[in-house]
Amino acid sequence: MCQGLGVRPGKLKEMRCTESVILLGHFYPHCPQPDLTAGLVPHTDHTLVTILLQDQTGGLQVKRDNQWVSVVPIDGAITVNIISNDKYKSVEHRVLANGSAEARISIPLLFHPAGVCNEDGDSGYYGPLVELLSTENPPKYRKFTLKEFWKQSQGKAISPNIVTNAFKIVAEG
Ligand SMILES: O=C(O)CCC(=O)C(=O)O
Ligand SMILES: [Fe+2]
Repeated sequence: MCQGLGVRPGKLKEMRCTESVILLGHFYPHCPQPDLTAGLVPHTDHTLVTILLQDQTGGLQVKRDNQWVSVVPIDGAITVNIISNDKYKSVEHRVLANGSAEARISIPLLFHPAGVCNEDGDSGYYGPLVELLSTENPPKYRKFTLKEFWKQSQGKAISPNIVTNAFKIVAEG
């Protein structure tokens, strides 16, 4: 990931960006009327990186050019979804209700920054990596602490860009 962003190897690890991990297990039972049923509604993950292990049933879709595109499961492959100051887009995705006879199982691993580390019980500031910024490429997000970050996600319905929008820098005028 560091290499892809063009930052020093180990940078994200030093920032403790992936120390906290949540493992989810999703179970999508057979649905007799998938066309009339919501599966997992459209959203973007507000993790730094999500690694998804899914079985062969299918149902995951990502939004590309305003169209839903199915992510065809490949045996042994993991699907990776990341956010990073818009250099890598956090893709909007959803899961269709499962019309196949077998249940579908997926296991996302959601990696977050960890550190509660200062005297106020909060982290230092996170925000666009300075290495990625220039006059042509100004920050798209303001800096925030982890406390602010988690506050944004609390009690909100699952939907696209809910957390990232809270920190977006909106151009004046
Ligand atoms: O079940 C899936 O394939 C995706 C799950 C997902 O998008 C999530 O847990 O955020
Ligand atoms: Fe997701």
